[in-house]
Amino acid sequence: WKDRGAAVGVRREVDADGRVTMKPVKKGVRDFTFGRILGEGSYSTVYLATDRQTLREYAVKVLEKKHIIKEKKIKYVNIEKNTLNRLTEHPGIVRLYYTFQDETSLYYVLDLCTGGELLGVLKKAGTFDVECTRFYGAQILDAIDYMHSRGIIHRDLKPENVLLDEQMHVKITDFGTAKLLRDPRDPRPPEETPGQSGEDDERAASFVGTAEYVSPELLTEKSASTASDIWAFGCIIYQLLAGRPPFKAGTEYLTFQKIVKLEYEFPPGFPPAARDLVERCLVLDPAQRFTVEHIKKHEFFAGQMFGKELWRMKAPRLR
Ligand SMILES: NC(=O)c1nn(CC2CCNCC2)c2c1CCc1cnc(N=C3C=CCC=C3)nc1-2
Repeated sequence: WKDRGAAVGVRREVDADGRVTMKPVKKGVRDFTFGRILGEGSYSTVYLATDRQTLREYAVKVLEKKHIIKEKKIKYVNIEKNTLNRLTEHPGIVRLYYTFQDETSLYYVLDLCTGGELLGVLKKAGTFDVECTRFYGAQILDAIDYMHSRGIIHRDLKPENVLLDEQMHVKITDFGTAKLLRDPRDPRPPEETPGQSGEDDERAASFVGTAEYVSPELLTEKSASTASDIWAFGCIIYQLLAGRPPFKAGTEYLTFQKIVKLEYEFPPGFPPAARDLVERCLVLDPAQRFTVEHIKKHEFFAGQMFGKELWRMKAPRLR
């Protein structure tokens, strides 16, 4: 597990003859003060942490080496790190600054999102109005577009993984279950890109996202594609306006049944343009499902800017 990230500091050293040299140093766990836990995964814990030199706050994700080895999760860890290394310059994706390790753990130093989860904000508001849904939908779509352009499928998009920064702008996180397609920029032939060419069988066979947002093809053919993220996007747009996800039943199995039978309906008063958009994302056949380009041109996003302009917009007040 090669650490990533340039040397992130320098240390002044004086030798016996009084010669001063500035040594590049990598940060380590001692350079941080660890605060509260922000979240816990099956093999990671995410802490609020402060860089003791710069006093800048980060989210530091800590993975315990012996647990990863025991649970045979090394592939997941490398997939996440390779994914984060590819997704470096987009405002809508949590940024990995650098990694380091000590004898017991691996550490990822990531953007801190002080606004918490979009799910929490939605629960407080109950439902979003069209203006808020357009803004947050557009930011999530812009980030999905960038991920897909870099050959990354998230596979577990949901309002809990859509975080908010201090300007209440979107930051998508948790790429531990992402699927890496061949990097379109990587000139090497597929056989020479070890572990990058995509899915190994046991990961593909075993993985399913969170019940309410998982796409039908992932349940029936065990195959994920960029269209799987569009299905989740449709579920999120529905949930922002309705206050609940489209497919929710008493058990995971019953939820899966509703998904594969496309069993959902819209509450009265659901905005017609949003309804049309959701219906074109929640299509059972992934090949017939709307693409990012179709969605950007849809009536619901008429007049909505994407790209750099979108990320300069002030987040709308949540009513
Ligand atoms: N799995 C991760 O990579 C991850 N997990 N969290 C916390 C989770 C809490 C449950 N829902 C999903 C996120 C984070 C990250 C990335 C980096 C990251 C950056 N900032 C925050 N901030 C939070 C602030 C308040 C509540 C939750 C998270 N959280 C994270």
